[in-house]
Amino acid sequence: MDDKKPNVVLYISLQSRCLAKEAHPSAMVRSSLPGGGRGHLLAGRLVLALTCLLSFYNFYLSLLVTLMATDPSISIDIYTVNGLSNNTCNWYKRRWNSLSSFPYSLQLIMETQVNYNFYPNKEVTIISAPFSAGQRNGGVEKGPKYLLKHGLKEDLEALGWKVSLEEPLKGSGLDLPPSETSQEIFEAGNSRMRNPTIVGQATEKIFETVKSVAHKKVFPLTIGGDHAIGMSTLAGFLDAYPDACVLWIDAHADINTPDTSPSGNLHGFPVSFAMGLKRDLWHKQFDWLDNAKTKLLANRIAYIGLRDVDAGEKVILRDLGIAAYSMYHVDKYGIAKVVEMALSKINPSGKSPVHISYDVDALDPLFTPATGTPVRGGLTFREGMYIVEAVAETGNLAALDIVECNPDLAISNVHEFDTIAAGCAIAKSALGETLV
Ligand SMILES: NC(=[NH2+])NCCC[C@H](N)C(=O)O
Repeated sequence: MDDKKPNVVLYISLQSRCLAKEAHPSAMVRSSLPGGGRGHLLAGRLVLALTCLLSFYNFYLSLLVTLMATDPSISIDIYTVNGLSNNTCNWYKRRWNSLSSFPYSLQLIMETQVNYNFYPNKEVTIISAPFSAGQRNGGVEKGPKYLLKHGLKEDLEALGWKVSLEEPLKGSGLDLPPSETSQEIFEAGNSRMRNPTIVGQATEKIFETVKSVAHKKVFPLTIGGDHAIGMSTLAGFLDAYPDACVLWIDAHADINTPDTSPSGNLHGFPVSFAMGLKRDLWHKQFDWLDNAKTKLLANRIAYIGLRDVDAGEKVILRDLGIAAYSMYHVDKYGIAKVVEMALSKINPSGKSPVHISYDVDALDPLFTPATGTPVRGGLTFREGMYIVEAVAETGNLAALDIVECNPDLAISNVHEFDTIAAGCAIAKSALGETLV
């Protein structure tokens, strides 16, 4: 029914009546509210409130549909306009779906104003995590500075957020490039980790900060730094929201354990740490993870964008039945369907807070070239933005990480600009920027 011209168009507000008439000149255009559209806006709202209160709306809609439509092949669109909150739109959808005995399709044509169910006061703390010892390229520790210089804080303020900044590594000496820190290798049997002491110390500090921000009911936006800090953000956020679920947007699964990692680089481990996998093989510097209240469960995380997964990681993903949407699935189903499938798998109730951990290498290197482990065949810029827009639209987005911007790996100013601008664009789209 979707591609069919509607013969009846219902509109919700006066502005959308014009929109609907313009789009479907030959259709019958009617208000979807009893008495709506004719009177005063306030009166319309009052009627809406009353009909909601009295649960009268289902009845009204069915009556309207029955009166207007005798032909079961009829298709009906409901028009609304920019500015209606996502909660209201969802309310309409639920109402409509509950009329399942009707053979008519509902298309809500809308651009919504994004709400944040967990942050009605719109407060965000940017947690700066200039950290690079989870891998071997210098420069990724400069990510936070460049993102802030690009105007990240001001952009979020312009979206109506009250923004504060935390710097858990400041003065600790843990924010140095790998060339200036001693290179430690921790080996036991066939397992290996690089720089566990410094990574363990830094991630613990970041964990404490994310945890306290999340407990204060402020949105934690952590900017890296390499993706090793993902263990801190997941553990810290889950401490405050034990029922949280995670979307890991990345070319890589980052779920290696000490005995599966081909590199020993700890930015390839964070998910396995947050889940507590192979606990007996950990270096003692990660004991702090035992204090985190909640372990990440396999059915609470989904991946989008995968295309470079190590052999041992594939075994873990399969054994644990983790929802892993690779670029193959994005090609096959399209990004909208993939996001929908991922969310329904990890958040079946649709009520849990969603944490997005976003590695900029999920995007194709065309868009984010300045990153340590680029892999071709990635998400387009729009696909990448769509993911955060769609999750934001549900109202459940509650934490975000943006990692692996490495300005030192840019071979031109354009590369540097593109990568940093993409990182900022992810944050803005996640925190409520809409296209119109
Ligand atoms: N966050 C990242 N960029 N991770 C890349 C990991 C690459 C590889 N799987 C490894 O463990 O070494």
